[in-house]
Formats: sequence, C-alpha cells, structure tokens
Amino acid sequence: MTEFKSTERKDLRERAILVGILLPDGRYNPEDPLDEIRGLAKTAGLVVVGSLLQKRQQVDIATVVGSGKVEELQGLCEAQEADLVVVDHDLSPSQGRNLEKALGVKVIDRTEVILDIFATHAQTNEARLQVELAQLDYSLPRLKRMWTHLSRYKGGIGVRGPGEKQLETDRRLVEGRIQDLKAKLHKIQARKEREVAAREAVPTVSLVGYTNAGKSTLMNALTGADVLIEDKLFATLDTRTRRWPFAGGGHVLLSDTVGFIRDLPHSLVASFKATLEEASQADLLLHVVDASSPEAEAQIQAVNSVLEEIGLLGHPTILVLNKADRVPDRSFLDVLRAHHDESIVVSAAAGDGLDRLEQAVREALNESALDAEVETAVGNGRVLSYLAQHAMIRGRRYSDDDRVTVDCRLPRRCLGYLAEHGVDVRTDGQRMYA
Ligand SMILES: Nc1nc2c(ncn2[C@@H]2O[C@H](COP(=O)(O)OP(=O)(O)OP(=O)(O)O)[C@@H](O)[C@H]2O)c(=O)[nH]1
Ligand SMILES: [Mg+2]
Repeated sequence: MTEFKSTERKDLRERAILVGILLPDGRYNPEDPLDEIRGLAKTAGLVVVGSLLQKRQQVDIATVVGSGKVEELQGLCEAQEADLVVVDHDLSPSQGRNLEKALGVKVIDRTEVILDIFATHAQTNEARLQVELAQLDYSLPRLKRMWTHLSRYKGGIGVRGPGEKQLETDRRLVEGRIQDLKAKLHKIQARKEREVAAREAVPTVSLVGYTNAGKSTLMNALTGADVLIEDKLFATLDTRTRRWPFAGGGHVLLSDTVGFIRDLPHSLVASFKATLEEASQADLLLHVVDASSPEAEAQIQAVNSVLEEIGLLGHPTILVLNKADRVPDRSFLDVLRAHHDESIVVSAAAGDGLDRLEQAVREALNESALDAEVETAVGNGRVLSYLAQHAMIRGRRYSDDDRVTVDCRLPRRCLGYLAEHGVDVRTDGQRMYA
C-alpha cells in the first residue's frame, strides 16, 4: 500500500511534518515558532507538508508531545502521506523509538537534521572528516543506550546475550574509526598551522555569525571573491581566506567561517572547534548579524555563547549589522545599535557602509597592535622564531653582550606569550594605520 503510493508520487523528495513544542523558557520567533526548523528542513532537501505545535510546561518523557497530540500527528501523517516527522527538539533514543512505533514513520530531531545538512554540504576533506566525527560522536551514546535497552530484556533471563557482544563489536568499530578520524584531522590541522605560520605578517580578520547572516556575501563584497552564497542555512562549511585590499591603502587577510545556530549540537562544536579556532588566530572578529531578522538579538546571544564555548568572547570584535536595506523600520536598527556600542550598519548586498566598516577595522587593528622593541638573548631561537611568525619585523640591533633588540609591529595578543617567556617588551604606542 505505502509502496504503491510512493511510486505514484512524482516528487521523490521526502515529505516531512514539523513538530514544535512551545516551552515557557523557549526562544522562538513569536510570529512563526517553526521558522528556523522549516529553514533547516528545506536546506536538508525535505518537502514540508504539515506542522503541529503544542504548548507545554515541559516535554513529555515518553513521546515529547502528549498522547492526544500523538494521535493527531498520526492522522496528519496519513492524510499528508508523510515519510517522516521532524521534531524541533532533542529526542532521547527512547522518545524517538516510542514516536516511531506510534506513528509508523521515521522520526528525527533537530540535531540529526543539522548533522545531515553538514554531511551534504561538506566539500573539503577536512570538513567531511569533521562531520563524520560529529556523527559518530552523536551515535555512540545512542548505540550504547540502544543495546543497553535490549540487553535489559535479555539480561532478565540471566545470560550474556548476543546483544552484549554485538554492542562490544559495534562500539569498538565506532571508537576505532573515531580515533582514526582524529588522527587524520590532527595531521591536516598541523599542516594548516604551518601554513598560517608561513604567511606574511599581515593582520587577519575573521567573519563569524549566525547562519544566513550574510558572511559570505560580505566576504565577496570586500574581497571580490567568489564564495558560494545561498539563502540556505549552513551554505559555508569550509573556511576560506582572501586578501581584502583597503581603499585607503594596505590590506588584511579575511576568513569566512561556518555559521552558528542556537543550540548548535555539542558534537559539532567539538569537531568544528579546529575550524573555528582559526578565528582565535585572528587579530579581529567581524560578528555579522542579519539586522532585518526579528530574531537578531537572540541570534547575537546564540553566537556569543558559542564564542564563549571556544574561548573567544573577549576577543576584539566589531558587530556588523547587515541587511540594512531590508530592515523594515529604522527604529529597529537604533535599538540594536543602542544595545551594542561597537557596531557598524552595512548592506553587503547593496555595498552600503563598507567604507565605514573599513575605517572601523583599521582603527580596531591599530588598537590591537603596538609598535614595540623586544629584547632577548641572541640564542633564544624559540622567541625569535615566534616573533618572525607573529610580528611585522622592521629591524634588529645587536649588542656586545649577545643580546638582540627586535624593532617590530606586535599584535597585542602576543604580549602574554612573551611575558610568559620572560622577554622584555618596550612599546611607544605609535599607530601603524593613521
Ligand atoms: N537584502 C539583503 N540580503 C542579503 C544581504 N547580505 C546577504 N543577503 C542574503 O542573505 C542570504 C545568506 O547570505 P550568505 O552570505 O550565504 O550568508 P552566510 O552568513 O554566509 O550563511 P552560511 O554560510 O549559510 O552560514 C543570501 O540569500 C544573501 O543574498 C544584504 O545586505 N541585504
Ligand atoms: Mg556562508
């Protein structure tokens, strides 16, 4: 019966029903609480054929939504010939199983949709390995819980059943693959670090921000690059770095990064940490915001919490309020600007405000680097090669007592390292970009 139906259908994409649970403390778009999960479903290539919302004090332990809603959902699935149900909430393995049993269709949660999108969008070898690592990290505890659940039945008759053995085999396979992936990623990242170190000592700036905020559009507008832009979530998964020539002279290196989202699955944050850590090498972050979204403020907070997780919250940052051309009401921008003093309004698509952005970046970079004289022993190879990698060296003076003084432009973030190594640093506070 079902088979007959599906061969009759012209559109072979999977048909999905979205389920949202409105909890008292949940942060949703009040006009359309399913807005984001609908965007995720669309990006994952699903056709949304229906949706269902339930207001609750807390999620139902067994089935997330209440039993009445489960019945309603089952009717909806049949009427719409749905292939799957997407729940905008994390599901425990047993909640997923219970719902699947009751509904007779596949049930997936928000994290699985995000992991799926990442898996289809990953293009470089590194991104693919990171996604696979995240997927295995996500499935490992589920694997355990799934088998534990089974072996509880088997354990009842007092035997170490095949479930237990199977679990061991599966777990060992998965754990082995995880180690293998980590080793491969480690190699790639070590190579990248060498590449970064070998770069000329030009200031670097990283774009960060909520997914779909317009980071890649801004990257293209500033550097003339040709990075993929799509009205989809997570269009960019691979970091790219391009030269951003300043209209007023000089240039910096600008990197695009993977977008953030509220409640980014932990396994993903962990495996993309290395990619995001490129941002921590940057002298400055541009936090790009879709200022035309009613969720702008909540998205800023979500990005800040990921930044905090990867230790970047205190990093020098400029907030870029993008899509100004689409903001329906100016007063909306004023509210955002009042909350965030270091912010610049732009439209990456229309090319508005980019000159002001350049000026703000110059000023921030001036503040983030110092003219310095660093004195150390001629034989201190470690510190001298550190300086060669991180500072813009202008000259060296040698003295009779085997000491060298390096005259350079030094990023502020290097002061900690030099202090740790007991090196003497003198600064006169002159600015490089006037
Ligand atoms: N109206 C308007 N649309 C913009 C602007 N900047 C970007 N967009 C649109 O917003 C959508 C997302 O842009 P991207 O540049 O791909 O966003 P992103 O932040 O790189 O997104 P991910 O890589 O998916 O995280 C695209 O449809 C862009 O055309 C802008 O200034 N104004
Ligand atoms: Mg992008």
